[in-house]
Amino acid sequence: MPPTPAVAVTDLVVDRGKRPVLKGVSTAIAAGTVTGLLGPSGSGKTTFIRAVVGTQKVKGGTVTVLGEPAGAKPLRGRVAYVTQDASIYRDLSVKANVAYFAALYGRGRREAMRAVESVGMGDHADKLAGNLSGGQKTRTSLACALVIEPEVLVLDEPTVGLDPVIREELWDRFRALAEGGATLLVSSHVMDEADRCDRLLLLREGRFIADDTPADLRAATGTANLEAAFLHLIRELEAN
Ligand SMILES: Nc1ncnc2c1ncn2[C@@H]1O[C@H](COP(=O)(O)OP(=O)(O)OP(=O)(O)O)[C@@H](O)[C@H]1O
Repeated sequence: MPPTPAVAVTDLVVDRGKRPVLKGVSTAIAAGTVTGLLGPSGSGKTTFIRAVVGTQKVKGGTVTVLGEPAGAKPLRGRVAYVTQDASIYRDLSVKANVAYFAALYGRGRREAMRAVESVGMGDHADKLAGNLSGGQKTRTSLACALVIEPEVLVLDEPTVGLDPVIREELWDRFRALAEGGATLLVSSHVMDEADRCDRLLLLREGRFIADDTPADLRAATGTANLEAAFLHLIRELEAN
């Protein structure tokens, strides 16, 4: 029997503002992997992510996370969500922000400092969050999620606006977390990040047009890179 997926989505239908956004999507995300959620702006990536973390009203289908319905109480402290906009307190220092989240989940200051250092913010730990650059805010937000050592970590466009060196460091960190057994779902519209993922979900007009490994996607479309693979799939769909 195949192992139970960390996230199982079946026939998920979501309307937003009376418009269909997800039109019956299904996938199974294996534990200990990094899955990339890709698609153009407005294709429904955030909506899908919200359904996985249990903050989205759904019209149909099921979303199961670690064997529980998405958003269920037992998932508190086991699933972390980093939203597109950094969710931190501007009037607290970096360290105090992370210590606050740590305390909510029964973790101490030492764990908080470890999380701050793990995102490369050790040198800025005493700075007020309101005075940080965009990338530093994103990393602080990530530290707040990491401090709870989540089994499932969901990140909505975490590398937008970050310089290439920090992006590289973050992806190395995501990989290390997956190797430690965590399951990551990362949305992006940057194709050059797609190759970093074990598996890719390509979302277009409310449906997955691919759910495959980067290598299999390239092979199936006969293309050298993922941007070309994505375009190939779209053209194929439009031709039919
Ligand atoms: N609160 C809302 N009310 C009504 N419609 C909404 C709401 N939020 C989002 N939508 C619509 O739902 C669709 C999907 O939005 P979503 O934010 O999931 O896309 P996305 O792929 O994450 O986009 P981006 O990459 O730009 O963040 C869009 O057409 C958007 O306009």
